[in-house]
Amino acid sequence: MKLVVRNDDRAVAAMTARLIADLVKARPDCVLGLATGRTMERVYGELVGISAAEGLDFSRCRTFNLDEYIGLPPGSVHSYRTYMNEHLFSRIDIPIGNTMLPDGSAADLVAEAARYEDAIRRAGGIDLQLVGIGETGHIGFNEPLSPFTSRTRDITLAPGTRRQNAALFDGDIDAVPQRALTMGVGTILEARRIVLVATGSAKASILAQAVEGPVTSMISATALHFHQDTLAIVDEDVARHLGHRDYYDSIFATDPEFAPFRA
Ligand SMILES: N[C@@H]1[C@@H](O)[C@H](O)[C@@H](COP(=O)(O)O)O[C@@H]1O
Repeated sequence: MKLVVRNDDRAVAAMTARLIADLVKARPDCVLGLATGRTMERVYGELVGISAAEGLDFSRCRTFNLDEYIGLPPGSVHSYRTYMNEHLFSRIDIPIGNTMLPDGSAADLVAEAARYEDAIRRAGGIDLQLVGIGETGHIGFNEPLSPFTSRTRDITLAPGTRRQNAALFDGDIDAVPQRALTMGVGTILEARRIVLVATGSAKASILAQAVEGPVTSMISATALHFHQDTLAIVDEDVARHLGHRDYYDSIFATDPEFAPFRA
């Protein structure tokens, strides 16, 4: 893992969006793994801005989202499909048929999970997977106890996750579904590159455990230590409990990959 600390959530979003934009320019047929949540809203806002300013061509790009709630009515404003359409897909020139999310309304969730895994495989795998981190340490919706070898499957959400995500359901925790379909930890680890984005003081403790604590399936994000190419981009607020800050600053100051961001 590499970790860089930027000043604030805006700088984190700008750097993340720039990495995605550069990938799309270099490989217009790339496969992107996408995530949802408030952190990603800023990332997609920046990406939409770059796309408009630089004329990014997403027409051959394909995307796979990490997860989707189970049991929401089709077209629900709370679904991750609606979130993605609103924040990104309707604002760039990607054909909607190239954008994939697991179908949380499928009658047969086991078959749907297998179909999703197969679609990722047939696309040639994911080039860059964005992940956020939940307050339970989840990536995707891989709650504590998720095996590191897990694949796309249905899962029960932790009460803390439902509380955290209630803000997106007008504050009504009872409206947050109990279950979701999510890529597994093992699915995520097969992406060629993973970019973890975390901001805000509320996640400072879980980020420190995820990055510097022992590897454990009680905190799914610690599985990222088994991946060859994970970059964590975080802001000052979320970085406050990290113990090796001077080293992370050295990474940013010296790694050639970050030269364009040092100017
Ligand atoms: N399933 C998503 C996660 O993939 C995301 O990382 C998390 C963080 O959300 P936020 O950015 O709103 O803190 O939200 C949801 O739980």
